[in-house]
Amino acid sequence: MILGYNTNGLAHHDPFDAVEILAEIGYRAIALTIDHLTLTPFGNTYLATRQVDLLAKTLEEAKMRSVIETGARFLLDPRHKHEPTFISPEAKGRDLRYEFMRHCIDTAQTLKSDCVSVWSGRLLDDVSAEVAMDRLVASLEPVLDYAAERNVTIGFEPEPGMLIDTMEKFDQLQQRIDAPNFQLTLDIGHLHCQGETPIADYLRRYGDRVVNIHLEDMRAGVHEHLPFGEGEIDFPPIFQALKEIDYQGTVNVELSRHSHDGPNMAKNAYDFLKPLI
Ligand SMILES: O=C1C[C@@H](O)[C@H](O)[C@@H](O)C1=O
Repeated sequence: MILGYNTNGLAHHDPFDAVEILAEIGYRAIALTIDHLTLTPFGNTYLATRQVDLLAKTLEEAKMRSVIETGARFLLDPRHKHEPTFISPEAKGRDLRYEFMRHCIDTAQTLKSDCVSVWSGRLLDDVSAEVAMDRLVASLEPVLDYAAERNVTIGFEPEPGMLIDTMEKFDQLQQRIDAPNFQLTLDIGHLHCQGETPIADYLRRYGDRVVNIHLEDMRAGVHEHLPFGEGEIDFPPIFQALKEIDYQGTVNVELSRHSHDGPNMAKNAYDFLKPLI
């Protein structure tokens, strides 16, 4: 198991500085949240391509693994957090998410990332759960095809407040999707938030589908990513389960509300987790 850190907790840092800081601390992976500063899909194509190529080289030299994260808050719509999504009411919005996904998948291919992590999005219009699910499946299918052609795995993350918020809903979605590159991003805090406990049991049950883990502390019923020790999660049994299932992927700390103190937060998290791995 390899410890990493999500750049959404280093949102004011250049990605190359983030790699250097995380490597200095001891992290061996980075979860790259594609955003305005980091691997942007916008602007000068030559510079953007150059950034991806240089980052591939930098990661290789630093022997750091990576995953691509697609949950930037205001990248595609400056006024509405996380929009548009796979289940946006307007086809135009869903198409924009698809264009963005192609950029993320191309980036993951160049960086040889473990996966591209995605979520469903929030349902904004008054359609039935069935129609919403149809919309999600129809949006995911071309993404999975595009990724499969490039040997890229998609890690789907259930997230509180979104259409797919629990493992039960993930199971329903999974039944509708027939693609070997459709796998799972498990966020430990989200499980605790949703009352899906003991978390270790979920890890044992879904272990063979997990390609990416997000980690932070959290309180039941409150979707707020907290530094370790500020929430309610008991971490030793979780690491015990990860060892039991012989999890070989990355475990990426996600403190997206703590960029103002990013380097210290990353160091404190590492010091907390290192004895557990
Ligand atoms: O709480 C979260 C915010 C999202 O933007 C992010 O993509 C996701 O990983 C998460 O857990």
